[in-house]
This record gives sequence, structure tokens and C-alpha cells, in this order.
Amino acid sequence: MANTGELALIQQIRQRAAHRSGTVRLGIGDDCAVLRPPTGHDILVTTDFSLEGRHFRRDWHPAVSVGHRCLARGLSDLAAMGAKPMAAFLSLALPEGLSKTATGRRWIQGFLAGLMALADATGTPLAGGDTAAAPGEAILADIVLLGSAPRGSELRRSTARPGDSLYVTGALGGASAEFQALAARPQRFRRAIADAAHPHLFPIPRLAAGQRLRRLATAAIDLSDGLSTDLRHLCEESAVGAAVDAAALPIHPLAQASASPLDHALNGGEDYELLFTASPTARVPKQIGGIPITRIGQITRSRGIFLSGNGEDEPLRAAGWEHRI
Ligand SMILES: Nc1ncnc2c1ncn2[C@@H]1O[C@H](COP(=O)(O)OP(=O)(O)O)[C@@H](O)[C@H]1O
Ligand SMILES: Cc1ncc(C[n+]2csc(CCOP(=O)(O)OP(=O)(O)O)c2C)c(N)n1
Ligand SMILES: [Mg+2]
Repeated sequence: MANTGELALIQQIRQRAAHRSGTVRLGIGDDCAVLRPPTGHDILVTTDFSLEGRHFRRDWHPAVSVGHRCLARGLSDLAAMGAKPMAAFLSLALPEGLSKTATGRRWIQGFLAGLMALADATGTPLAGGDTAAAPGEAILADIVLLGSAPRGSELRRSTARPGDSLYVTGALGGASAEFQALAARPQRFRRAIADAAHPHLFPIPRLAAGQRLRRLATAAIDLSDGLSTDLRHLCEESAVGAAVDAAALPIHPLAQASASPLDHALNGGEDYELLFTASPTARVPKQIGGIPITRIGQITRSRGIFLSGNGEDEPLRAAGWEHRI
């Protein structure tokens, strides 16, 4: 017998996602979507899980935030490589019977509203996905994003050079500080809406900055795991080291007001800002589209990663997020 829950949900997503786009020749409804990248562009692809209990909790995160964050994580990867979003694909596994309760239906509606609002705001068509009943009680979502960039122009992690300056967009530690506050008193955040005051619940992927940086930066990565860990990824891929000036770090006001501002900024994760390098002679603007750009250090030939403060250098340990598997 047909599972009316699944079909009704797909129908609803299909109606909500209907759009006109030059790159999506065929969207939801057939066995595959058909995409056509702009002439002379490469296609960039990224995929990210949003797993209940790992990336969000239903009793902490409002459903709109879960939907927003699900898409934002993939968009941030596109931003890091300077790509423009082409299409998103959403795979959803929902616990059996979720849509039979009013609370469950509200959760699904909230999730889709959050995801689609960010999709609309960033011009990202939802072009397909998959829906299934989850084998357990946890909600599992996976987002695949495709983006495009002029052939050969994408930013990579592996192309930083000794002597380059090191920069970040925006401010650091806000997401982690807000997450701590959320865990302590989730009821305070029930009605939070998507704006810049919520760096954890509603991070803003730096798409415009990423695209602008294609002509300015030598290398880039987005900050999902935390500066200390993501800087290590960039340095390892580029076979270089780095010296970070602790005093130069742009610490988010929410982290600043916490008990451990520097720890949130270095190791907190989920800021979804961009960390990038540029030649010391490049003219890096003070801001891009209203987002401040801050020089926080430089790339070194010797492979160590150091944090300097009070005239002393100490090794910067990668103490950001790592899944324990
Ligand atoms: N299960 C997997 N199979 C194949 N490639 C993977 C898998 N998990 C991660 N990767 C690849 O490893 C690299 C680093 O992944 P990850 O740390 O998740 O990146 P990010 O932090 O930007 O999401 C990426 O190129 C990603 O595609
Ligand atoms: C319930 C819950 N616990 C912990 C966290 C914190 N957290 C989860 S994943 C993560 C890092 C980023 O996630 P990952 O899956 O590593 O994404 P990727 O680096 O692959 O983009 C952090 C800081 C959270 N967001 N929600
Ligand atoms: Mg990334």
C-alpha cells in the first residue's frame, strides 16, 4: 500500500520548491534532476549530514533553525570555494508516524520553512532529494549542494603560500557561545527568528565574500570545526605553518560576554565564517558587503602553528570539533 505520508510530504515540498531557474532544467518530480551549469564553469559538489543528537536537538533547536542550519552548512562549503549555488538536494529520514501528531507536523513545517527561507534568500533551488521512514527515533537529514565557478577559479585549501597574510570574515566564537546559552535555557530561544543576532541558530553563509575572494585570496576554508582545527586543515593541505595573533582575533560580542572568549573563538566551531590567505601585496578590503575582514596572522614556511600573545608564542593545539568514531 502506498505510504501517503511520504507522497503527501514530497508533493508539499515540490509545490514549495517550484521555481524558474536557468541552471535547473528539470527539478523535483522525475527520476533525476537535470542541471545545466553556465558555459565555461566547473561544478562544485558538497554534502553534509544534520543528525538529531549530533548536530541539533529537538528539545533545544527550534525546527526553523534546524532547516536553516541544514542548508547553511552546505552553502558555507560553496562559499569557501568561491562558488555560486546552483541547486540543493535534501535527503530526509523521519521517524515513523512523525506526521501523525500535531507536534510532528509542526516540526516538519518549521524545518521546511527554515530551509526554504534560506534557499530563497540565497537563490538556491531545491531540485530534488529523498524521503524515507527512519529506522529509529532520530531525524536524519543530508543536504547535497551543487555550485558553479568560472573554470579553474575556485578557492582551495591547498594553495596558501609562505608569507601570505591570514584573514577571517566576521566574528568568531559567537555560535559556540550562543550554543552554550541554548543548552542552558532552550526555552529562551523557542521563538528566535533568522537574523544576525543568532550566530548559532541562524548562521549566514558568506557566499558574496567567497565569490569576491576568488580574485583576491590564495586559499580558503570555512570555519565549521573551529579556527584551531580548520586552520590546521588549511596548513596541512598547503604544507605550510601559521602564526596567529591572539590580540587581533575578532571575537563575537556573545563570546566576549562569556567566561571563555578565546576558547569559543579558537575551538568553538560552527561560526561558518571564512578563513583565507592572500598575498601580502594584495589589496584586501576592510569589509565585503558589510562583513568585516580582519587580518589575524600570517602563513609561515616552517610547518608549526603558533598563537602569539603577550610577546610569547605558544603552539596552537587543534582543539575544535572532531566526531568520535
Ligand atoms: N565518507 C566519506 N567518503 C568520501 N569522502 C569523504 C567522506 N567524508 C568526508 N569526505 C571528504 O573529506 C574531505 C573533508 O571533509 P570534511 O572534514 O567533512 O569537510 P568540511 O569540514 O568542509 O565539511 C572532503 O573532501 C569530503 O568530501
Ligand atoms: C546537539 C548538538 N551537539 C553538539 C553540537 C556542536 N557541533 C556539532 S557538529 C559540530 C562541528 C561541525 O560539524 P561537522 O559534522 O564536523 O561538519 P563539517 O565540518 O563536516 O562541515 C559542532 C561544533 C551541536 N551543534 N548540536
Ligand atoms: Mg567546509
